[in-house]
Amino acid sequence: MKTLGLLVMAYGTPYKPEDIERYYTHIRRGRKPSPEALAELTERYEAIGGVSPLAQVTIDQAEELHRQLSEKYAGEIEFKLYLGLKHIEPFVEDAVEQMAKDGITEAVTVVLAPHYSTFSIRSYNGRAKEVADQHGIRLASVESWYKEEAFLDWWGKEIRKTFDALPVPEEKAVLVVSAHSLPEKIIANGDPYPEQLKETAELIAQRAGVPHMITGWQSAGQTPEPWLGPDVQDLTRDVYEEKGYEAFVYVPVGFVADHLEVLFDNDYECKVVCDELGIHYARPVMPNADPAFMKAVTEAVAKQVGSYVQ
Ligand SMILES: CC1=C(CCC(=O)O)c2cc3nc(cc4[nH]c(cc5[nH]c(cc1n2)c(C)c5CCC(=O)O)c(CCC(=O)O)c4C)C(CCC(=O)O)=C3C
Ligand SMILES: [Fe+2]
Repeated sequence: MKTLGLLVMAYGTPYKPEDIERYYTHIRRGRKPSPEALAELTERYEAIGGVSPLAQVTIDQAEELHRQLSEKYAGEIEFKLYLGLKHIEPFVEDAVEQMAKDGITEAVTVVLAPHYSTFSIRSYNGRAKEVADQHGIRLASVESWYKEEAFLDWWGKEIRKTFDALPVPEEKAVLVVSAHSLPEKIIANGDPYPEQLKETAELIAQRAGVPHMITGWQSAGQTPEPWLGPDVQDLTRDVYEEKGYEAFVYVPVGFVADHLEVLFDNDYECKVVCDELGIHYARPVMPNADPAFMKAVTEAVAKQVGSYVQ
């Protein structure tokens, strides 16, 4: 039986409040945050319960993916699972080093984020490849998986459920599809990220059969350079003023788990705006390790497995 490494990469989150400073320093490429910035981030984690559920969700997702792949290739391929995180241990590099120690020579890799950007997927894949090259490990990497049937189906169904439960007729509601903002300069470099968000939004709105849909960006960093906009909070005010929708349904489709950006930036910050405007806030559940959602990742990885078995 063939053995393949399965490298699952994700953002990572502080495991306990004391980890926040070194985690934030890593995100800032080694520059310590100011005491004010650290306090502000700590407060946001406190508002969602002290730490994020993301650490456990990431493990659950990786294990579910491993289970599905093992089942799909039973008797043919043995997958060895490695978890590599972007901003906290086990780092991406640690995971690839471990593969080398374990004698892995071929692996498939995937990032638990559906859209491709030079800032996100390329940076994960680049870090993995650098270490893999040093050890002569061959990697076959998924670059995006937002077009997988299971991904579109999962969101289509959850959005439909949310619309069916609204307290207002759906003609008076709008779907707000968003992803993490990135510095605007990515556009000049031809990054496909904004186009992929738009495409995702159109496909899932169509599957859910909702009458009104808009796209926006969320969770932009606090740096002087311009970030992709409009921000979902400003967008909510502007669209409410213009169209008078009575319910806003937020779908942070660039994320896959319950974590800070969703539990705080959507469930708190966007809700504050909705409350102020006297309109209804709603959000479908996040996928986390739901097998029906993880099937999308399995199918995307299977295409890379194909490059080894044919
Ligand atoms: C594209 C993208 C994704 C999605 C793709 C992917 O998943 O890779 C993502 C996900 C996440 N981002 C996360 C957390 C944070 N990201 C930050 C800051 C930043 N993110 C950026 C980009 C992204 N981030 C960027 C360009 C910055 C500015 C850096 C700088 O300063 O140059 C900061 C610093 C403070 C702040 O800006 O809020 C934090 C705390 C968490 C974990 C949440 C939890 O712990 O529950 C998750 C899943
Ligand atoms: Fe981030």
